[in-house]
Amino acid sequence: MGIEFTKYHGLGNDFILIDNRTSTEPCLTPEQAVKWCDRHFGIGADGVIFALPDQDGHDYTMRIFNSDGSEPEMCGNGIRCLAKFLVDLEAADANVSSESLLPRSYKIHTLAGVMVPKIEASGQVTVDMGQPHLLAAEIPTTLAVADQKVIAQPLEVAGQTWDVTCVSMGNPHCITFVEDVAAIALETIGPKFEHHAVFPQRTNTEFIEVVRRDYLKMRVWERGAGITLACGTGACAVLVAGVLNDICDRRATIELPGGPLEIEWSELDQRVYMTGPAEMVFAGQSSI
Ligand SMILES: N[C@@H](CCC[C@H](N)C(=O)O)C(=O)O
Repeated sequence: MGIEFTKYHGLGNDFILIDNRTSTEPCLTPEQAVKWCDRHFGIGADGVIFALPDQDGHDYTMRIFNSDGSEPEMCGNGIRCLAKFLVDLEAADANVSSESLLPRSYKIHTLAGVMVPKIEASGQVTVDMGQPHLLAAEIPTTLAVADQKVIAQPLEVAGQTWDVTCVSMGNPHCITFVEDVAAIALETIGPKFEHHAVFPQRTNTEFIEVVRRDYLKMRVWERGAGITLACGTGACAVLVAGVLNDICDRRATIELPGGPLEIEWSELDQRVYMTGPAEMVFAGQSSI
């Protein structure tokens, strides 16, 4: 007998979900999470997500380990998967179908604050991702002085100068707009951004081609996970960066290798809203 898990994905950004509701500490160590995420010797995933009990009056707490064992503050695709996982767990507990509980929303405590995913009857999940953080100290980055924003700032990486905009959605993102996103050598350039000295907590990096003001193509190198098929916090950060650079609307489709996400940066409350799918793949037990 091992630990029970369920695998979900959001646009191919895949996670191992664990029902950790009876303990406030994750039941795996970061080292175990690395083994579980291994695509050859383990289950295979971009990260492991733990559904922990309520803290401070919210419904549940989310913790996540990246596939390298590091712990990010937030995960956009992951929180949509977690919402689906929670409704599936609650449906199983009540011996009813998950669909009968929809629409359902949760207040989830994360290391980046409280996030509110809502699963619609259609199965799509919209998440209130909160307000973006834009000051250099909040990213964090040393590319500007602490109380300044980093918008279209030149950065030398791999012998090239890139204009970068930095946005935190609770986790750090460095966004650069390019002519042709398919031409980017992500595998070699991505790690150089991630470990650049100007990002003391490393960074996620998004390469963006603006097709229209409401349609952007994105490829991502994730901190702690490398190339992934989608990144929810990344797509939110990209829309914010596009608005700050006046090259996209406040509502746009971000097309990722795994599919599209709809993102809106509301003028009313300055919060970012992300809508996309989350799918269950399989369940099992593991003792690795
Ligand atoms: N894939 C995620 C982001 C996961 C965390 C990221 N790798 C980090 O270290 O910040 C998403 O969908 O947001």
